[in-house]
Amino acid sequence: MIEIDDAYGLPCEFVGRLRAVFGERAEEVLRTFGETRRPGAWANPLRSDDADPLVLMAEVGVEGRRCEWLPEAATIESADKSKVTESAIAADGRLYVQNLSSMLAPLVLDPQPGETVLDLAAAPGGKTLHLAARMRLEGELAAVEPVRDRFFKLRQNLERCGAGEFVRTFTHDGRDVGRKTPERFDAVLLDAPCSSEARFDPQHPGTFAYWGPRKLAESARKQKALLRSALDATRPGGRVLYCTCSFAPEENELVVAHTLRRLAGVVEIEPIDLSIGDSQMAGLTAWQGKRLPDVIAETVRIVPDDRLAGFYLAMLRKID
Ligand SMILES: C[S@@+](CC[C@H](N)C(=O)[O-])C[C@H]1O[C@@H](n2cnc3c(N)ncnc32)[C@H](O)[C@@H]1O
Repeated sequence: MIEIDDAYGLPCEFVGRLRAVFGERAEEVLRTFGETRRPGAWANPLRSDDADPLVLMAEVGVEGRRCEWLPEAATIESADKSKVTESAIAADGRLYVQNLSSMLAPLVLDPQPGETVLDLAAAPGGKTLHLAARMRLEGELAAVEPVRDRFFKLRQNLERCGAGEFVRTFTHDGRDVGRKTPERFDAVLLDAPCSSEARFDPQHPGTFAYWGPRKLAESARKQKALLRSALDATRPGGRVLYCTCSFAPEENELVVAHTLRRLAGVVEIEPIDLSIGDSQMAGLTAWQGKRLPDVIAETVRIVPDDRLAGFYLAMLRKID
């Protein structure tokens, strides 16, 4: 039986862990769980040449607020979300509704036209679409998703949004991909399956019903295997962007530190340069009395607020 914190409506143990992760910013972070976040949306250049989110939103009578670090994205009032999601501009793929934090991962990986790119945990495909658009449909983009119904959702989204022919999709377990296609890719995105702590909702206790140390350990095991596979699939000199929507160090910094230790001399961490002000925080270099390498501070935590969901990003480079 999970014990619930009276003030926040979240598991007491989770609240305690967030206080340890965020220190003096913890109460600010904890308050966001009870608040409605402004949905984000991205104007898809694969579906219209001069895609502008504010112009598209105006077509359905919604006023958006442009994102200052990604002009092709904007946020809206949450009360307006269904006006967008149930409109023709969403149905025909011109506007893709997605939290702004999710848009950071393709932005940081920055795949180029002509590159060979892999999205190792792809469904429902929001980030795959960004990768395809950044590549301007030139090069090779492969997307892997082992869960069948999620795989079909991925296919459907890619087709609806104009990347169906460009992206090659596979229903494989991502943990085998590195062994099957060693040193094949210039860039790999691993948006890893996780405990989804950033999506915990005090109004819907089902979102944390299965959370606990066992779930975190199980996730971390899978994430380490997936990250190893992602790196095996990357050519020397290539890069892997690892990210999760979890706050748990076990699924974030500890996964990266484990991989650095295992692949010492093969992999290094690269700094991530974001222009999002104090919405970001350095990766932790200690957790529960255990010291991690200083370089883990180059990885980034996104501090949740009224428009950004909690997120973690680490860029790994395979040494040439
Ligand atoms: C965080 S979600 C990905 C979201 C997606 N990148 C997007 O932006 O739309 C993680 C995905 O990993 C998939 N997954 C679970 N186990 C996996 C495995 N062994 N190999 C590859 N993907 C896996 C899940 O089914 C889920 O679709």
